[in-house]
Amino acid sequence: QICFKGFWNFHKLLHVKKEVVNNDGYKYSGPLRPFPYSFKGHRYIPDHIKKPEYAKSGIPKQVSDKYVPVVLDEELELLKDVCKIGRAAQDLGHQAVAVGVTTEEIDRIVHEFIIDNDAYPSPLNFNGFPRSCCTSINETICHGIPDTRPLQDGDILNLDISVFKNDFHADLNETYLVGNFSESSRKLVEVTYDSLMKAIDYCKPGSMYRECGNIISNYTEPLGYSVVRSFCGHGVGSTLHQAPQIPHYAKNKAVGFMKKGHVFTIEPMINQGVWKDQTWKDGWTVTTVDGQRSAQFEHTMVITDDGVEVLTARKENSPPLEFQ
Ligand SMILES: COc1cccc(Cn2ccc3cc(C(=O)NO)cnc32)c1
Ligand SMILES: [Co+2]
Ligand SMILES: [Co+2]
Repeated sequence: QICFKGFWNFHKLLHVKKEVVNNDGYKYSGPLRPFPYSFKGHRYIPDHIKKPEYAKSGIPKQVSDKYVPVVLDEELELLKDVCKIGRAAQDLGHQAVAVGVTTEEIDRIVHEFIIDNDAYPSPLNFNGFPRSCCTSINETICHGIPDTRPLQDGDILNLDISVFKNDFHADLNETYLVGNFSESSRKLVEVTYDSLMKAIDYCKPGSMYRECGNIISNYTEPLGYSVVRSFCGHGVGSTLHQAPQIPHYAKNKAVGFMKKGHVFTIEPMINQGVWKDQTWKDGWTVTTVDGQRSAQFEHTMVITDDGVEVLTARKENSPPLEFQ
């Protein structure tokens, strides 16, 4: 999910300036702060559950960053099953969202549902990530760690869930509006959702991966928003991240064309303010640099004979999205 970092890192190096830091030695961009965890270590995974290669080591297997695997018809049924579990976990997590509920509680609910379905919560120990889902609040762009902070009136919360079963990963996320929320937050979430839908509408055999970024940017930027550049959509299969890389910004350098059997996510992160991001000292939590809010939606999808099938699509009984 991490995009090309080259030029911008170099650019940033040239403009290092003295930052005013807070008492923990970090310059938070907005009001959000880390909260404690109520337990050490990782949540329990029963022995019978088939784990991904990184479950113990934290190190994902290295796969080609160029070759895009093609899922076979018989594999597609297995992939659909794991995406169904992912969607159900997402909806269960959404039902738990309310003022006063902690993100750690949502992580527990999601974790237990996934293991009860004999699956593995992909984020757990993926590159060492400490929890079973990502909960990203307000100015957090992605990779927020569930903790003991109770959700507050007016928060926006992105819940990012990935599930591993039958040797396949599923990956999806949604942004929820908590309690009484502002029109500016509602509009951010709505525009982010619509940008993903417009990109998905473009997907079919022969479509160019690099066009997704133009579609997302050309829709969101005229509305006053910006597109995060450091994290991309990505291929999904026996690894959580594989080719192709799918940037969400315009004029990107993504290569390749969509073909039947390609499985990938598109997951635009859209900011109210500037596109740049910074990472907390926990090494995971990514926030906007100006403290303004960010929203995201993600689906896992497969290219079909003549279009695209959204494998993590919402169901009839999915809880309604608050912006609608
Ligand atoms: C190596 O560098 C990093 C940096 C941050 C995070 C992680 C590990 N990680 C944990 C959860 C997670 C989810 C996604 C994802 O695709 N969401 O849509 C990506 N990375 C994830 C690794
Ligand atoms: Co995800
Ligand atoms: Co993803």
